[in-house]
Amino acid sequence: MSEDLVLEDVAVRYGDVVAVEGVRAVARPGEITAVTGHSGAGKTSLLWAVGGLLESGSSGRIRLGERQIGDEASSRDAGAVFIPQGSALAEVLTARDNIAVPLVGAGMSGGDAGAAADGALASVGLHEHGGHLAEELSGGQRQRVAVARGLALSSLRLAAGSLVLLADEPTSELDHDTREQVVVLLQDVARRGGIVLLATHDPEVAEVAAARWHLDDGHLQTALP
Ligand SMILES: Nc1ncnc2c1ncn2[C@@H]1O[C@H](COP(=O)(O)OP(=O)(O)OP(=O)(O)O)[C@@H](O)[C@H]1O
Repeated sequence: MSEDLVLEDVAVRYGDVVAVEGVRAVARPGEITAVTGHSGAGKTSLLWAVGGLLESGSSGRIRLGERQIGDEASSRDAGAVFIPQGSALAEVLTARDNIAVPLVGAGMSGGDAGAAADGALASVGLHEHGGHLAEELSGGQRQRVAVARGLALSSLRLAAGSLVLLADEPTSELDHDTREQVVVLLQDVARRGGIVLLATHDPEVAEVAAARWHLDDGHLQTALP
């Protein structure tokens, strides 16, 4: 697991709107790369481009080592995992099932998925909330479930040999202590060999990253401290 994620002249357009343009950048396994910039700068669009989830697609080249990625199948096969902005939980499933169901979809047995879901919930301090429906949780608790889901899927992808974790504002609704806890968990994912792209508005969170991609109106500004 030592391949770099390389972006070459990546652009994202929504009709006439140019969200991202001319991005050339490298993210390394073992490191968190913070993706920063003002609201609307293109952070989510860039993460979605790497994950291959844009309906409109992206242009340019995105590769993991020599492997071209950037459409849904190739990015998934390369180990792309999302922690989406806004959590994106299934409201009528329990917290545990919001994690276990995608794990089963990724090939785990039901029993293993349930155990992994419980472990992931415990890691974000929600061990007592596994049986709660998503709709019964607070905003911060929902965000922690989404983080736990991303962490559980990340472990699966790391075991399979390749992970690109795309974490979009995963701490925006958390208090200081919980935010630190989540940052430590993301650092652990990186330490285990994953590539972690972490979009954030929070300077303290960005501070922990080994590298920074700072976007200004869709353009990458380099050489930020
Ligand atoms: N589906 C869409 N259709 C049209 N324009 C879009 C769409 N999604 C995003 N945009 C535009 O693309 C630009 C970049 O948006 P994006 O969500 O990537 O920014 P961001 O940096 O993640 O913002 P935020 O920090 O507010 O989440 C913005 O001008 C936005 O209005």
